[in-house]
Amino acid sequence: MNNKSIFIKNANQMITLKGSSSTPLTKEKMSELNMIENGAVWIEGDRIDAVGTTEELLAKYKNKLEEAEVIDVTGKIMLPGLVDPHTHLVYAGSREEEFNMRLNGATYMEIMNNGGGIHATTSKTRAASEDRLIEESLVRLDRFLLHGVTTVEAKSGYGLDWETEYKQLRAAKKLDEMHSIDIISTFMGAHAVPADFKEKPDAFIDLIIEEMLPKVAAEGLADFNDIFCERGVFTPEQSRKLLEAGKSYGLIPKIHADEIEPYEGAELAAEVGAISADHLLRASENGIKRMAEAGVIGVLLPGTAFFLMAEAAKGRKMVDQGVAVALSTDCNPGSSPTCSTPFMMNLACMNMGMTPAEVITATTINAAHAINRGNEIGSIEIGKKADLLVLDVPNYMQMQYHYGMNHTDTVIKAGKVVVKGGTIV
Ligand SMILES: N=CN[C@@H](CCC(=O)O)C(=O)O
Ligand SMILES: [Zn+2]
Repeated sequence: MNNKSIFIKNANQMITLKGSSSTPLTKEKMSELNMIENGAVWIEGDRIDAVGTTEELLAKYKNKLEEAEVIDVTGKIMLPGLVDPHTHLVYAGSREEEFNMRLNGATYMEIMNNGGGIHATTSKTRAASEDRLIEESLVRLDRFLLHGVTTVEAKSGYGLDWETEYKQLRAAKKLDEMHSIDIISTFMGAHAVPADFKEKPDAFIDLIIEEMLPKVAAEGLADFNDIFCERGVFTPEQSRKLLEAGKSYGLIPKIHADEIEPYEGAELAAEVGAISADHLLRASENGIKRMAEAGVIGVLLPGTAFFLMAEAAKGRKMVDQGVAVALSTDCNPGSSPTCSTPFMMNLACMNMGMTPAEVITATTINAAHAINRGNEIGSIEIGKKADLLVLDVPNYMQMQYHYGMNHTDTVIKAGKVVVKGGTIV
């Protein structure tokens, strides 16, 4: 806990996203940033104590100013710390040779079906010690932090056996304690069919349901239960069975849906009441409609489409049809080896037709809702966790206009300055 109060003043634009804590933003509401010019925030401990113009807060706290740490952000903008709601943070090794193979014409699924892809990272993750996994993941967490990210979701799924899934989930818990970024865990035992179950994927689903889910729930290792629902991986029937079983253990469904082919993943997400359906590059019209009706958040991963050289998800259409859209890196060693959430915002503008205002909503409050944390983070409001990002641009549109650059100046995490002048302190 920080003893000294923090006063951040003179933000050219302070994007608060006020009033969005209870439900994610949809349609034109995704553009309502609730911005304050010459904005200021007062922080006590790990919480936001007051939000307003610099003049208002100077008047309110005039008797406390002398003891406070004052941060002047003149010429810069301030927004909530970014939230990344879909990552495969904890893994070992890298797969640059597969990138080279894809550049030479191989497809992502061909590589996976020949024992590479997720299987290659599974072998490396099984062989790595827990300490090694933590060491490699800490590097990625630092990179996220330097890009202004203050919360990440992290999936297991490179074990495909209990021993390794457990190792990944334990590592995620330790990383949450060791690093300033908050980590929210998802169990993804059904990320691929392991080699020894190739001929009997149903038996693998049963193994997860009977032996893994009870342990995940008993130890409180994850909030969410995810599956890769894709032709050649798990079917919609298998996905339904697993996600329904997870619900009986209190695990909220998430789903990797319609990434490579249309496979009714978006429809299934609506049916099982998933908090989010992710990827959605090939989601059907009906699937998008059903998601909007059921309030399933669409977590779009424009970096994955970019890196797989595939057509991006229809972000513009989803927003217009009432899906609450969030954005994420998908940080993983195969289809999206990046920790730059801001670059995802650039890509969403350029390849999905989303606007600079919408992509801010999609990486703050809607991303927070996609991990069930809308009441705690994702907007600058009194009582919320003091997770704040200061960017060295004079207005929020320049964040997208000067694309592919890291504009992070200062990051405050839970009331502590953790990045200053673009460097971790
Ligand atoms: N598509 C499935 N899973 C990951 C990729 C994992 C990997 O290739 O290692 C994704 O979300 O893109
Ligand atoms: Zn993923």
